[in-house]
Amino acid sequence: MKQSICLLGATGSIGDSTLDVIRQHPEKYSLFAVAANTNVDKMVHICRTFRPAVAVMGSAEARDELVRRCEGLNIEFEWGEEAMCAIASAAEVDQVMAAIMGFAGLMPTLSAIRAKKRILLANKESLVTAGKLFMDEIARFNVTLMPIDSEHNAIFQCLPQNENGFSKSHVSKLLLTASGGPFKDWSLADMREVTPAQACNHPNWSMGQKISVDSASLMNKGLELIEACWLFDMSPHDIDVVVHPQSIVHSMVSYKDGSVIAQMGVPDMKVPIAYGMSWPNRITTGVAQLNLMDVATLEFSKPDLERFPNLKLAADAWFIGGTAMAHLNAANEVAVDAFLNNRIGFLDISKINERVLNELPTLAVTNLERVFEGDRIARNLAETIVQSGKYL
Ligand SMILES: NC(=O)C1=CN([C@@H]2O[C@H](COP(=O)(O)OP(=O)(O)OC[C@H]3O[C@@H](n4cnc5c(N)ncnc54)[C@H](OP(=O)(O)O)[C@@H]3O)[C@@H](O)[C@H]2O)C=CC1
Ligand SMILES: CC(=O)[C@@H](O)[C@H](O)COP(=O)(O)O
Ligand SMILES: [Mn+2]
Repeated sequence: MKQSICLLGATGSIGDSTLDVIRQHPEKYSLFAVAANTNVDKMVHICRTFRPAVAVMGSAEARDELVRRCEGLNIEFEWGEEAMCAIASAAEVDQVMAAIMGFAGLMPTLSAIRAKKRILLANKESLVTAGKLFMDEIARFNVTLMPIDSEHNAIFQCLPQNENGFSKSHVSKLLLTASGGPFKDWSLADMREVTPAQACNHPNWSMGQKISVDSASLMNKGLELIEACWLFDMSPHDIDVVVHPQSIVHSMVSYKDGSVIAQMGVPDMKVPIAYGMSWPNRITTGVAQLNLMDVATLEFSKPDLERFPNLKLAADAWFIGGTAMAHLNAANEVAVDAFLNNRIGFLDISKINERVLNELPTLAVTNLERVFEGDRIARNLAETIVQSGKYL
């Protein structure tokens, strides 16, 4: 039977790759619903090409423009978070691709979990901020959670699998690879002057702006460290971050008998997306086969926490626990946005993150309200710091 997909974040980079996989397998997948925030141009194109039953935009204005430009199409047009939660939990849907950028993705993803959909999780920020509650809901509703983030998808592929997902039998460590980003070998003095365009120029992956900046500051790896802890029930002590500039080894699992299993491939998100959609089977993606003779060299080294303090901040946030991870994520979302708008320098991002993490008291994540409150106060503090111009 065909699997029906709800695609949250349809106009983004993960959205593009997901639509490509669906397009390649019309006999296996259909697109029931799509959601995006402001990009009406791209949504018009998606609606005309894929004819989903429902399309949701972030605002009434964007929805109204979409309606005008899709005249004659038999599509229901909605707007707002409630409508995104509704499509993510709709009876017609089997799988939900959670690919909204940032904390905004949390509620629609939780809605999909509570409706027992297969979750294709790209939106790492929702798991980082609400980790315990998120994983408790996954267990409570007995939901299949497929990691889409390339490293976590790789780890999932390298773990022993069973009908429920994975086991950790005989696992010693997870080896989480990091490209090092565009400034891997840059001095702090040079990094001080970088532009948003330089920071978004990832050496190996074509991605949205926010995650590209995160990769450049190693905050992406920090978020991924926390993501791996929640997904695989590990601690940062059980996970080594390994800088691997070629992004060919997407991550590895080290076993107690001395074996290390790696998942490799050309860096293209269609691979983990297709794997998540088709698991426990595999489907074709059109991605080129890896030719190791062409790659020739695979390098591995330790991350430099002095030049890239965000990675350590993320581990700190994990050990502080509770709302600390929501605070760090919120500070980072504000700081990255300020950097992209030329309001602060690149190195100020980690300084703002550090201040917010250290200055806010944390609470245990006993309910969702605490996560939202932690997100709100951290955003306010980060914005105040940006406006003050005093980052440390
Ligand atoms: N790109 C990649 O290769 C990878 C991405 N990820 C994760 O996947 C997620 C998406 O990344 P990516 O596709 O690169 O990001 P993009 O910036 O390319 O796309 C973001 C998508 O989210 C939508 N969006 C943004 N804000 C809101 C909001 N408030 N409400 C509803 N929709 C919103 C955007 O809509 P609009 O265009 O209308 O603004 C767009 O569709 C992130 O969490 C990222 O960390 C993880 C691994 C790899
Ligand atoms: C494609 C993907 O999963 C990104 O999260 C990628 O990992 C970014 O690369 P680095 O953060 O390692 O630079
Ligand atoms: Mn990743």
